Amino acid sequence: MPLSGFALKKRRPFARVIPPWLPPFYAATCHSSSSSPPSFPRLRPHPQRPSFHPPRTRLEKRGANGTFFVVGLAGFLLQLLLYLLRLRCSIPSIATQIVNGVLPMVWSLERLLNEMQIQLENLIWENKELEERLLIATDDRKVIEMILKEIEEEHEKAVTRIDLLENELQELKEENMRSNEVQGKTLWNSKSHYEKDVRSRESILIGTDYGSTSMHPSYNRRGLSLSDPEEPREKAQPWFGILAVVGSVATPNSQHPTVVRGPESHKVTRSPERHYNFLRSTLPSNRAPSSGRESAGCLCLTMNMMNSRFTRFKGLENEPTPNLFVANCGPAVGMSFDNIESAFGIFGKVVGVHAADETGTRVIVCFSEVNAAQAAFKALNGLPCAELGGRIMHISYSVVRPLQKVHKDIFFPVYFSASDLGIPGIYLVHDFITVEEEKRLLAEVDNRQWRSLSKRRVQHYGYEFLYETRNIDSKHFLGELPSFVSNILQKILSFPGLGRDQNKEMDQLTVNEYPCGVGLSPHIDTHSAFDELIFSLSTAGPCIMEFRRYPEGTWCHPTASVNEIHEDTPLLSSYITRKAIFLPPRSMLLMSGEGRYAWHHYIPHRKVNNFLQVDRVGETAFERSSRRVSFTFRKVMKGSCCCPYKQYCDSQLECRNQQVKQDIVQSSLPLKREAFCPTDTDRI
Ligand SMILES: O=C(O)CCC(=O)C(=O)O
Ligand SMILES: [Fe+2]
Repeated sequence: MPLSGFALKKRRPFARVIPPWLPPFYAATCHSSSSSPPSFPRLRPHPQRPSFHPPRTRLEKRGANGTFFVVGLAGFLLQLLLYLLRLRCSIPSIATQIVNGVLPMVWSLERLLNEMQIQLENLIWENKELEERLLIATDDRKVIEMILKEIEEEHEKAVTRIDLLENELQELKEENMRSNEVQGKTLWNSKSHYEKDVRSRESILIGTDYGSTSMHPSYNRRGLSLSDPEEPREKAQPWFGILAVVGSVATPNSQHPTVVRGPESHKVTRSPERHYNFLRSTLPSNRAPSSGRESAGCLCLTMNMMNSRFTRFKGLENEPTPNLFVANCGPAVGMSFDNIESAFGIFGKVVGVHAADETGTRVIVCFSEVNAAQAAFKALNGLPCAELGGRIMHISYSVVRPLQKVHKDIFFPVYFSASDLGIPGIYLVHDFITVEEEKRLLAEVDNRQWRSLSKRRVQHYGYEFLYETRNIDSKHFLGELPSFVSNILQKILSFPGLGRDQNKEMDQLTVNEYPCGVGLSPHIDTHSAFDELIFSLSTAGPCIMEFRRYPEGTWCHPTASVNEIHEDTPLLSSYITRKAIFLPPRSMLLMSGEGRYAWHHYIPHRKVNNFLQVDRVGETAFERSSRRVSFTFRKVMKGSCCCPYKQYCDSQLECRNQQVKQDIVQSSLPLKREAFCPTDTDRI
């Protein structure tokens, strides 16, 4: 029974029995102090009983003093006796009172006490139970916390591993590209002419290995070109080169690729007319080699082994195709492409003759019709060919190779100045800081905690850069940029070439430390992460930064990680414009506008060569630095990007994808990838 529900019975006050011998004041006090009338009447002498004090004489008084005393005493004793008798008579009534009033109260009190005891015990149990549960919950919490911590650690590890694997993948891709380039370089038949020409124009050969150990950039007033001085000059055959030369003017009837000087002493390589025509018929018209495309700078030479697109059937299958793989035939065995074309032209229209490989003894003959190829196959395979001096050729049908993820461009310029580089929005200021300032900066960052990535170390200020998303955590502000970069921020405010309305207040800094030979994967800094201006200060060592621009409509972002470069098909790769700039220590690079939004930037990895400790640029030898430390200043974007380069813009891609999805939902049509992203075939 709840305590509150327990009604206490009103207790009758104990009746007080006041003995008559007590002094009157006491009796009065007893009565007056009692608020309620006594339950038992006060014991008094009976009114009918005679008095104990009869009248006495003087004699009696005098002579009977002793008697009086005895009588008095007897009286007193008598009264006492009477009182006791009365008292005895009233004991049962007191007992009755106790039985009637006090005992029930005592019992109910006892009951109440019992109940309270039970409740208290219950409460104690409940409390104990709760305490136990609390203990269990606390333990559980600890375990969960530990599991969470472990999961977090696992997650961190996984993220780092992904980072590492991505880097490794990128490196493998680059390694693959490099080996393809090295393979491709041996096919560069005009090399000796090229180098002679370069030297005769007082070009400078520098010893920086770039991309591969044998790739050397050369510099001729306008910029650096990558070439391979180690390649044996006599090895290459003049009949072999098939070059897509941007900026060249093809000369009809020229049998061999030659190097001539173009306007402003630029290197121009000519290819035979037939190859030029072939390329023109193969490439989209807007990408066919044209003249004077880069008249005001170092020419961008693109080597394109079109023949490598063909291969012969392997295995038993040999379905007729319009293309024939012809062995024991070619310039190395005394047959010009013209002769070959005429000999095969008997069977139908020949649209191209190409070297099948670098031997000079195998060619690909392309007919416009399969029938013609079949006729030639039947007439010439394993039989002497009268038109070719009775030579016996071995022929099989050729197929177009499946597109490989290779990269065959080996020549592109490396510039010293942004104006020569000619990419809109890219600026370079040499000696942006002094040697002392550089030392101070390096000392400051070396005093601070580095975070290790797979190949390089980084520090972040202002906001953390998240490599998984290639974005920053804009809600996690790390604090103002450190005071040791204050003077740089100040100088940025007056960086040349910037409009007044451009926000130059940088609030994010990434410090990258690249050990010798380590580079950076091609990327565009995420549009939605940072504002337009990106400044990168080089310290401690130089680097060559490459820029790549994909032709309009050839690049799309199939995933959310929009700014990572993807594998290029060989053909697409040959349409990419590639340029590079030399960034010396203490120089400040600004990427803005088109250069920031639409060009991928990239620091190629270089093989570390223990013997070569210097990079020479002409007369100047640059000691190879053990590291390069870059300070990249950016402004975190509030809102989304609305640049005009939608193709590369994650903000706008998302909107576009949303829109497409909405349209699809509305029209209940199945999702088509082509709806918003061209396929590989569309790109080419
Ligand atoms: O190291 C550099 O100069 C460039 C760094 C960079 O591009 C980046 O952090 O996004
Ligand atoms: Fe970047």
